[in-house]
Amino acid sequence: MSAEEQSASPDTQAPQSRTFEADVAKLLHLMVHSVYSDKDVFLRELVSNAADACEKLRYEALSHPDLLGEDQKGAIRITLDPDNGRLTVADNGIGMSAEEMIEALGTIARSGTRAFVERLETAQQAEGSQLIGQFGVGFYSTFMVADKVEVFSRRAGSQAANVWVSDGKGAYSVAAVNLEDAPERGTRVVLHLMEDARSYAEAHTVERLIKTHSGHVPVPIFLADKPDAEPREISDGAALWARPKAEIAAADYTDFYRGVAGQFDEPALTIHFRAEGRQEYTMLAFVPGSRPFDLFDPQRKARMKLYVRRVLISDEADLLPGYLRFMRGLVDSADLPLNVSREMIQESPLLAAIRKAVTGRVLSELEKLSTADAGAYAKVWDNFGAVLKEGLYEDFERRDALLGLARFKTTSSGGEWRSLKDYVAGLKDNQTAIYYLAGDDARRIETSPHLEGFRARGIEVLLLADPVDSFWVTSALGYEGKPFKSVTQGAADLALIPLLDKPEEAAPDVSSAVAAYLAFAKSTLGEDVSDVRASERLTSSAVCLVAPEHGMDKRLEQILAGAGKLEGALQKPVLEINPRHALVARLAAAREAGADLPFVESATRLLLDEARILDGTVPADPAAFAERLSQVLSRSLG
Ligand SMILES: Nc1ncnc2c1ncn2[C@@H]1O[C@H](COP(=O)(O)OP(=O)(O)OP(=O)(O)O)[C@@H](O)[C@H]1O
Repeated sequence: MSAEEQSASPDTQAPQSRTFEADVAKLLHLMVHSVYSDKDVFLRELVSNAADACEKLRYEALSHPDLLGEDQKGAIRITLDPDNGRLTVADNGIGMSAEEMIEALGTIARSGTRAFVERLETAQQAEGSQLIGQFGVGFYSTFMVADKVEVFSRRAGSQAANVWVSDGKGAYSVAAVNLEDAPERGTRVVLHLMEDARSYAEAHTVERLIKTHSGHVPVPIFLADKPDAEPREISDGAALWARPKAEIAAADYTDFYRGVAGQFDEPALTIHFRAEGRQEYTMLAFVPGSRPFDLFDPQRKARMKLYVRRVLISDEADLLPGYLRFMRGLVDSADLPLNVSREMIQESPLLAAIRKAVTGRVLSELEKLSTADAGAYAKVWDNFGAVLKEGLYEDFERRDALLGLARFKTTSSGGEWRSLKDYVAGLKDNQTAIYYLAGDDARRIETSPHLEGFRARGIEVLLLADPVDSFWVTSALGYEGKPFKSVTQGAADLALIPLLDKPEEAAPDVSSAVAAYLAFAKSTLGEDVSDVRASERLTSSAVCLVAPEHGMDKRLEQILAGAGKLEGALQKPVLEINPRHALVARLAAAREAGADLPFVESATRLLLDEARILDGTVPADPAAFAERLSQVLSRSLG
């Protein structure tokens, strides 16, 4: 589009053709040609947009009551024209100006669009239909059933109206229309249905869809079976959350959840309660049954709606902390003042009190689910555990509650989730800490040599593979009086816990030859290490690296260094050597004999590089490493 076209105002110009933003065009193509099998969703999306528009107007009318005029009550009117294959959804909501139509219906405003489109391209049918709505692609779904879509709109209070038209194939146009051709206020979306989608112009199909998918939107819906037929009310717009719980069936909650969350699955947990007393409000919120694809997008906002006495104040209200950003639903307050701005409501101490209470309630409902249905809770943790763990370092006040909710894979859990309560119940005699191993790859950390001595003693170790783990675990004080301790840091202190197969031998004996070799290794490796010592944690491997006792755990150091956030130089690691290992014994003997010290020195340097490789890093000097390796190999071949 040229700059000239961009700046022209459609309110005063002839129709202008514009091209969709590249991602929209790609998205439309994917949607129309392959991904979605469930075409019915378009109607839910149109109704939900119409209801949002009515609610936005109610909010604006708080400060500008004249916007409502004679037409006070929000309504959605669906008109069918079976003879011509048309379906029209009209609302008397806020409406859109020409610029707003270009912005809302020609681009995708949300972040992460490219990632989304890429996901769609590779998605299977079923997954594809789950993705819709999670990303605000709602309106574009009309092109699955229509080969032409017209949107007539007049913004509340405006003396101009416009029409947006597109066949969904790459371009759209926006033009001014006469006021008599547009709704008096709000938006009318006209779908020219494709030949194979003409059933959407039949009353029984549309009525069934509205009742099953949109029966709980808080705006009444009317249906006219033909253009000149009298409209009848098919949904009364009573807010589901305001009804007594006893009258609400599970299926009603599911429909509502699907509408509010844009998901297609069942909610994993439904939380519906009314608080009375100092604060009066209702919460209806859901833990989704699956993980939205943009959960870790830093720009992703919480999607909780805030109502005040049934007036929608904000659909991205700051009602729950970031670590509960997967929750979907709403809070409707009876006490917040309606006559102040959205921003001031967000700042209000009353809202802060609600925020605190609903956060506590969500955590306690999760706790209840974890005891009532461990299997269902495990799925919630699978989907959202990595996000909930952010709360362990962000929400000091609720850290204990969150530690109680946390689940971990461990060296003895066989791939299942374990709670800290279970962990502590299984502590070995003399075990004083909760041990963990942090890394970036679940499978690799499970095979880490650092775990050998713990496994040999039957000590359970938490396997922490999420990046967030390295942060909370170093700031958490512990659980039930037991501190968290990394198995890659400091001395292992395992001497007091016997080996399972050799109960009499806890700490390895270090012969004088090995002790002398350790001292030799330390002076050989010099500045590359902070110490060399006999390992209690190794039983079969020869060497490993650990972090010094009073520094940072190695995983945390790696993450910070990777993000350029490490202050100062990397810490020098401690090289731990397994005194029981045959190779170590032979090196110690060779050193004692004093026969070929340069060779023992090379082998010692190779051991350090081996430890680095086991740690997932590379030898400090790859060329020297290769040289030493070939030297040692050729010598071993004679
Ligand atoms: N009937 C309408 N009245 C006023 N504005 C509308 C209407 N329909 C769509 N819009 C505007 O178009 C935008 C895009 O709608 P679309 O359904 O694609 O996504 P969304 O509603 O923002 O997201 P989601 O589908 O996740 O709720 C809306 O945010 C709104 O600004």
